[in-house]
Amino acid sequence: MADSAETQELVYLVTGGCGFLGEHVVRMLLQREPRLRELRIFDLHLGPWLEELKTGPVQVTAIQGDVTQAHEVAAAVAGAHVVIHTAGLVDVFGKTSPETIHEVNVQGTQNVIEACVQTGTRFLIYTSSMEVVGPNIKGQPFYRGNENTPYEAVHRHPYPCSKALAEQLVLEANGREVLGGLPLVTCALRPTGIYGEGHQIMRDFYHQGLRLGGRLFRAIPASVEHGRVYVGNVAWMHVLVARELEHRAALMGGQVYFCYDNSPYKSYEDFNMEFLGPCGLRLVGTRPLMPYWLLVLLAALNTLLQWLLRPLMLYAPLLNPYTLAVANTTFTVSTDKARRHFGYEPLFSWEESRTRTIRWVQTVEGSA
Ligand SMILES: NC(=O)C1=CN([C@@H]2O[C@H](COP(=O)(O)OP(=O)(O)OC[C@H]3O[C@@H](n4cnc5c(N)ncnc54)[C@H](O)[C@@H]3O)[C@@H](O)[C@H]2O)C=CC1
Ligand SMILES: CC(C)[C@@H](O)CC[C@@H](C)[C@H]1CC[C@H]2[C@@H]3[C@H](O)CC4=CC(=O)CC[C@]4(C)[C@H]3CC[C@]12C
Repeated sequence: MADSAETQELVYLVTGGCGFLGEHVVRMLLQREPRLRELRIFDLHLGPWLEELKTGPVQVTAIQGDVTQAHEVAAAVAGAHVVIHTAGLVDVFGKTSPETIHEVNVQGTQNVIEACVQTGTRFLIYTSSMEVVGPNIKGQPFYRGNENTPYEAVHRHPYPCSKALAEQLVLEANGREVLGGLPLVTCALRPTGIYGEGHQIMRDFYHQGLRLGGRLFRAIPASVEHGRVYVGNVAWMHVLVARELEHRAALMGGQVYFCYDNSPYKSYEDFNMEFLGPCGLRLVGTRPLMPYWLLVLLAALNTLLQWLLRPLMLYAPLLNPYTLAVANTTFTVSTDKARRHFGYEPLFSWEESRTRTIRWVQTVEGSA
């Protein structure tokens, strides 16, 4: 919990505070933001774990709400000094409609911006995504690029389109006058593939491996690099930006920052095996066991099955045309913009990040 030595005067709001990243942001704020007086957690689905947070010196206010409802957002934002907006539909598996993804990720973000303007909140940090940049629809690699690397960020899938639109809204809102006459200061953080305690997709891979007798079968060449970043370091970057945004508004306002740490550059599957291997799984094959055209066919078949089964059930496997394309396209970042602009250094080393994630996988139901 925060050290009470400093004046506890600030009110923070975290939207999506019960999600995978959001929970880590909430816990990081309570541990490392000594100026917190109140921490508001706004989410469609509140977690039971919130109760344990209400025993500390910081007032923790759980707010069940929907970012698509402007009045609910405005009520939650009113009086907050800082808003960290992580809420969103992270759906690349066809679980929800494109319209719903847009409504939550774009309109929801617009509602957060307008709430800041109308109620006088001056600092807004938006959790964007690497997907705002790529991989693009042409499957062009982005090899250890940075925030200034030229790249044709063209998308067709609803999720990256929604993240790109929302990020643009946030950056364009920088400098708008809020209630009280002062300017709104915004910035956007772009995590690459986040991993760590609570990562649902890692859990899905683990269960898939258990169902296949402790084996996973390589589908992606080991040479395809996919950027990954530990959730604790992403949370730390959010806390640091929220702390520095006021004093460095001229430098940081309207800026985007990739979230990065010292996690190694590997393929998505090989990276996952850093955690699943020590938990008893084995990745079969030094090369993809199927030709790419067969994977494309199977991914298309999954899309057809999803459509046929929709009246009966939700069929949303990991393999679909979009996930295959993303996994099969190199996208890694190499940047120090966050360090240069607000002194970011990863809080957790690769070794610590790996150990924490392995320990978490070992607690996942069904683990040996
Ligand atoms: N997981 C990843 O690898 C990456 C995630 N991101 C971004 O990070 C943010 C958080 O992602 P995750 O924690 O992975 O997802 P998550 O699905 O675990 O968390 C999202 C949270 O938002 C809440 N939410 C969804 N719709 C809502 C609504 N209408 N109103 C209020 N709350 C709502 C959900 O209940 C959930 O608690 C998202 O904006 C996502 O785009 C960015 C890059 C990578
Ligand atoms: C079935 C195999 C082809 C398997 O390798 C598929 C893996 C696939 C589920 C993941 C590969 C890349 C992931 C995405 C990437 O890390 C970027 C993301 C950023 C976000 O903002 C949200 C999550 C995601 C889209 C992430 C989702 C899972 C993958 C597609």
